[in-house]
Amino acid sequence: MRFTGQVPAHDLTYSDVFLVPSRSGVASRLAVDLATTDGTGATIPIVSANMNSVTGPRLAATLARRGGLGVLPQDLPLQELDAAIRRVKEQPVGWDAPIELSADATVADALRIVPAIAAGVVVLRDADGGEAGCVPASRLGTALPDARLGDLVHGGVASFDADDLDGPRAAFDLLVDAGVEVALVRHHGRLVGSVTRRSALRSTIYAPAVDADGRLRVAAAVGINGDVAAKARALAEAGVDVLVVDTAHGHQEGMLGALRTISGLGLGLPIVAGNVVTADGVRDLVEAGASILKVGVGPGAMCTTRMMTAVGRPQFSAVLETADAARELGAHVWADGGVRYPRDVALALAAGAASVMIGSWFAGTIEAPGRLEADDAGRLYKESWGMASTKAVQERFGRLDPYELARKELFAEGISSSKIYLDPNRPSLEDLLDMITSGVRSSFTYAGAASLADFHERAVVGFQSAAGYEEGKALPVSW
Ligand SMILES: NC(=O)C1=CN([C@@H]2O[C@H](COP(=O)(O)OP(=O)(O)OC[C@H]3O[C@@H](n4cnc5c(N)ncnc54)[C@H](OP(=O)(O)O)[C@@H]3O)[C@@H](O)[C@H]2O)C=CC1
Ligand SMILES: Nc1nc2c(ncn2[C@@H]2O[C@H](COP(=O)(O)O)[C@@H](O)[C@H]2O)c(=O)[nH]1
Ligand SMILES: [K+]
Repeated sequence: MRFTGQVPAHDLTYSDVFLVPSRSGVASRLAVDLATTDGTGATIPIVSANMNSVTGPRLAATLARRGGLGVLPQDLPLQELDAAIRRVKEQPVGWDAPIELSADATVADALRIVPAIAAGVVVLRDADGGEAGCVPASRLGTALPDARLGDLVHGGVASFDADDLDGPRAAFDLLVDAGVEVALVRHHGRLVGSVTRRSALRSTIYAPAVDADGRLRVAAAVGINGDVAAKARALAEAGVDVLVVDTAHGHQEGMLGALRTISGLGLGLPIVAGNVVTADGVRDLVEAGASILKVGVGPGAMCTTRMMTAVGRPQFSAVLETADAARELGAHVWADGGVRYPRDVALALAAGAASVMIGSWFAGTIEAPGRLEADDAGRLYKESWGMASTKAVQERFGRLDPYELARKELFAEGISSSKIYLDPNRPSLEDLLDMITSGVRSSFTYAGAASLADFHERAVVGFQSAAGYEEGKALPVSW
């Protein structure tokens, strides 16, 4: 990457900068390879944050199916983490995982999990776990809230045999020939997934992030306190693909000790550590065993650290400096926090990030762990909260005696409750991924880059005023 114009003396964030187009030989945006270079096996440079309101097994599996990596949060009890990792590993790779609910559940129950605007079907189960029919998600929008799902089953949903589907293009064509949007996929009669025209199309563009056994990849986080060796070993045994050692102030002795312990186990997994924002932090954490640094102090949407402590660093400069330092050591950087538009992802990558971590934006999706709520105007949202908020501290340390809990609560540095609205046009994680990756593919071609390594090399970055940033926004109504 190179700057154009006079480099300001102060640090910069994403809104302060823009990408300058340059001569390109990349003929198509679909010719761009978005695979990350960080050794995690992800085929798009997108990671979901280890936040309880963001990454659970459903979101992690959906993200990995499209090539990204979900990081399960360290706050889950070890047993739940183990189950979540195994759950991701069991998910279909080539097909969608349909929502499964009891036939006795009501429409209102279903609408807390899947909105009527979603594509796809809800598969119903009887009391013995047998299939009891299907209900298209769209049907939920026209039924009474207390209607029993089992009473909404009319006719069948199309069903294909996996052996007859010669790849996603063939699945797309079969759906068109059958005149349907969605079908179940069976193998030897057993339900193995579902497919929509949209998901078949996506499968022709994205490549899943899979492990050596062809199962979806997943990462999990550990903190720096407690028996980190036992926890890291347990996660590795459950099949985790990447370990993330995470604490607010990553450049501290406690982190270095935890990293030495974990890297000394020789688990053979990439180790991510953070958060840091300086070259010195990078060097110390790499020396202690990290191969990827998680970068960002204070940019997160749920984060109050900058206002509480004045500590942090504008994120574009933090990524730029740490990525340069990491490159010299053969390490990599994940840009963590503050991403609100596809442009922010492109700029983080231009600054040298190998991947970009997204939290709150993904909390407002169908696949995020929370239940769907509707506000007074009927707009759908999910609740989100910071991992250093009073709410998160109470959940994490609730088992401590009241005195210890009260001591921990003194140091809240996050928002305890916020509403993240679902975008009615992009309610699912995959819709957001389409938006982000299409924006970033286009950024690459404007820079004449066909791969992430090319983009790191070729990106040209300029500086803009607040008026320059404002000019770039679309205008939904006339002025
Ligand atoms: N990226 C960011 O800007 C931030 C992210 N977070 C996220 O919140 C979650 C909770 O992290 P965390 O608060 O570190 O909790 P952890 O449970 O990971 O504990 C952090 C440990 O570090 C000690 N510590 C020393 N100095 C600090 C400091 N300035 N801030 C925090 N801990 C410190 C704490 O001791 P003691 O409690 O006695 O001080 C404690 O032992 C993580 O997921 C983290 O990534 C939190 C804040 C900022
Ligand atoms: N200072 C705090 N930072 C937090 C908290 N919870 C999460 N985070 C950080 O934010 C990113 C995600 O950023 P987003 O803008 O995409 O939401 C996450 O990975 C953490 O590093 C918090 O309570 N306080
Ligand atoms: K913030």
